[in-house]
Amino acid sequence: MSLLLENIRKTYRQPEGGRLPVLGIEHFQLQRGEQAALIGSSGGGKTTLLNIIAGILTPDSGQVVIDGRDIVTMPEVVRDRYRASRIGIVFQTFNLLPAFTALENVMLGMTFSGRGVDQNFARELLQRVGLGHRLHHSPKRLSVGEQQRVAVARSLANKPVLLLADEPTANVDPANQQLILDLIRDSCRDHNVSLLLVTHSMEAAASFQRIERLQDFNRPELCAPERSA
Ligand SMILES: Nc1ncnc2c1ncn2[C@@H]1O[C@H](COP(=O)(O)OP(=O)(O)OP(=O)(O)O)[C@@H](O)[C@H]1O
Repeated sequence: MSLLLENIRKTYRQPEGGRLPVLGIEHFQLQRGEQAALIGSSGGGKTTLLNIIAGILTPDSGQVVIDGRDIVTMPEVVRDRYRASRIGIVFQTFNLLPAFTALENVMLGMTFSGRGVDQNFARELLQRVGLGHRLHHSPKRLSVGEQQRVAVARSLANKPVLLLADEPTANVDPANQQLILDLIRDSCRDHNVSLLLVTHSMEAAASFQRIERLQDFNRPELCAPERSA
């Protein structure tokens, strides 16, 4: 199994004091190679959930088991290293480093994985997303759709077991949206990577066999105040 969530609770501190309950998830799992679209109302906690799975945020309580290990109990430095070796992330805003070429951006995705930098694999990934002829272009010399394709290639550079995608097509023109989505899904399938993809687009979600509505399994009211950190 790539991902297992058990009894996740998350609240945020509010400016006027008190806590805002956002997540109360008893159980959620994703098998190796499985693909799921995550949809839900705005402000419902989707990004918070992805950040908790990525180990960028810690829950108030609960377990986040990635590839057999609970990341919540890991010291931060261990969690960062574990994330770098197990999880790929595609952001809505691409997050490419402007001073580096497409190839360098993908190779940077390998730097912290602990597996070393493999330039041939970086080239292969860029070829896979149709950018074999743009290896040495910096992000500003790439179209928006091309930039997101580089980001997709980079997200797979560390050979993750789990790919998290937060609205990956939100800033891409309609003509490129399906292309990006297909690239993400096909690449995950080819590399047996599990995929959890957040989207507002019902059209994008409709192509997934598994569609999860956050409100169906999230019960923030389970966040009793005494359980919150
Ligand atoms: N750092 C924070 N501090 C306090 N409240 C926060 C913080 N981050 C998010 N929230 C609140 O938590 C709730 C969930 O936010 P989150 O961004 O996870 O929702 P979302 O489902 O991703 O929303 P959207 O679909 O609009 O991007 C929102 O009500 C938001 O206002």
